[in-house]
Amino acid sequence: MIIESLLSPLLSCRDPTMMSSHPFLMLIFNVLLASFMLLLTIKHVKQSLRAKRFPPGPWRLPLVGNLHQLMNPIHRSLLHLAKQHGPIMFLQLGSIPTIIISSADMLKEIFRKHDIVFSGRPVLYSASKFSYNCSDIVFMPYGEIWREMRKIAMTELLSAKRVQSFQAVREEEVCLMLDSVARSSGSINLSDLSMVLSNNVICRVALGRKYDGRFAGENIGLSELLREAQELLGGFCIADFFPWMGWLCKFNGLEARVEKIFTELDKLYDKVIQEHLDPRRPKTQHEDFVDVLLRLQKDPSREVALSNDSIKGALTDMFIAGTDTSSATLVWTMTELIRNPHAMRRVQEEVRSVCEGKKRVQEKDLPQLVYLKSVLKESLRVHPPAPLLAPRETMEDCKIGDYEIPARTRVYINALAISMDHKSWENPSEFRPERFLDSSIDFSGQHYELIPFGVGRRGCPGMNFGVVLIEIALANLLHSYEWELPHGVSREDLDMQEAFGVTMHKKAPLWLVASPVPYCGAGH
Ligand code: HEM
Repeated sequence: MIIESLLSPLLSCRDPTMMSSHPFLMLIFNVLLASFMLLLTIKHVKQSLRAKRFPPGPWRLPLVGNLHQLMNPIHRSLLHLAKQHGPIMFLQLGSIPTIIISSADMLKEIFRKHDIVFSGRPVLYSASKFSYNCSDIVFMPYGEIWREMRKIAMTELLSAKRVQSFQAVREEEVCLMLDSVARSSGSINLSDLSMVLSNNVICRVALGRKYDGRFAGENIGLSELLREAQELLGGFCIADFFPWMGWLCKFNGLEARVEKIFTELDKLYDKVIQEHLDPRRPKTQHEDFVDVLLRLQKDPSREVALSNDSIKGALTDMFIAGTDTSSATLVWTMTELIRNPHAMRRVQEEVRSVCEGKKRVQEKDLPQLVYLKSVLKESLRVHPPAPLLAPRETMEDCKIGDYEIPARTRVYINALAISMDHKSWENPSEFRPERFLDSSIDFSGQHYELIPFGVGRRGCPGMNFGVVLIEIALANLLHSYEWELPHGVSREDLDMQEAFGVTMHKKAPLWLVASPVPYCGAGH
């Protein structure tokens, strides 16, 4: 499949007659390309041999290296390979030397000693465009400016106080979601519903209001733009594995697609910024992210000036990193509860007894929902929404045990493989929230066996934001409704396939039937 993608730019030449009517041209082109590839392969094999001791890994082919062994979903094929080659494995992905980390012990060894060395990010084709040339937080190289951006994220945008200040937005949007459930007759597409919820919440929190329909007479709405951007970020791009072949992106249509989506998003951000700078804009109760970023931009006491590109890049981060991950988690959690009636019964009993007599669960009730929190941890363990986290790159040479890892090696941390490790988890593929009831393990990044939000200094700064949104949505869905599979679908029939992309969604949408639980109280 990946080989097909590599060749697709050549195969999909817009004018098929052009090459075939010039066989001589075609021959020269092929000979040149083959010689170039051979030279590169020889150079890379020599480099590999020169390296003293790389971690073990599967045998590689010339040119493509191990790319042909990556089947979709990639985290599953890496898990399979790690079973044969161990918790630290070397793969040559095209011309990119790559290591894969697949166990909690190995992760601990690396991050206890070399956190900074492993805190770089590679420059990837679509990501660098959407991040305004890596001026954002997710893709910015490690260094002083990233530290400043990260500080802004931690203390200004996603701090506990700021997350708390958006409580009303979350509760309103959850109510709107429950209203849509109430209005629907028959089966409900929970995948769509949860995507709308997380998009709306992030939109209001980041931009100050919803931009759900078309804007400024354009042909494409924000959610469509984000969906396209996610697809481009998660898709295979030849330039990410053969940087010298980046020019092919011009011919296979990728460059044009990225450019189109980027330009539309950029226009939207310009419009939002203009709206925020307009002195006639009505005062709001709480600052949204754009308010905060514009205020910080004007602050002369800041050591590193905040560029417009960094503001726009940070906004894209919030959408790309925050919406899909939260909505995928809500869908996987409901899917697992439907498959596990014992867990469903127990969590509903808990929510309904803690919130007895209330119409809705409120955020102040969440600390008492101990089993629901275990359900969420278990769901994030079995279905980490970013199973390979976000790619890293080593910033200098380092030694891991006897192995030598050169600078600029790409690093994938397989959170799914770590969750499925028998050394850390009993019956790891079983969905059993009870395993967390008497355990101090959580997902804050301190416990290497559970890392859905990543690890080390580049771990997710939006964890609290994401968790509270998922918990309040889940608690209310479970409090107000009984959930069943549509008529004729059995638990065993549920499609558990994972979609391929930057976030691990459930491939087939989750359709469920909801019956309201009679409300017999006077509270709200
Ligand atoms: C269930 C929800 C979420 C999950 C599972 C999740 C997961 C992740 C993961 C795995 C990473 C990469 C960490 C690493 O490299 O070690 C990450 C990074 C990041 N996330 Fe999240 N995330 C979630 C929600 C959010 C939200 C709601 C926001 C913001 C509104 C957010 C903002 C970010 C940012 C800015 C980074 C980049 C950090 C850096 O490179 O310094 N995330 N997230």
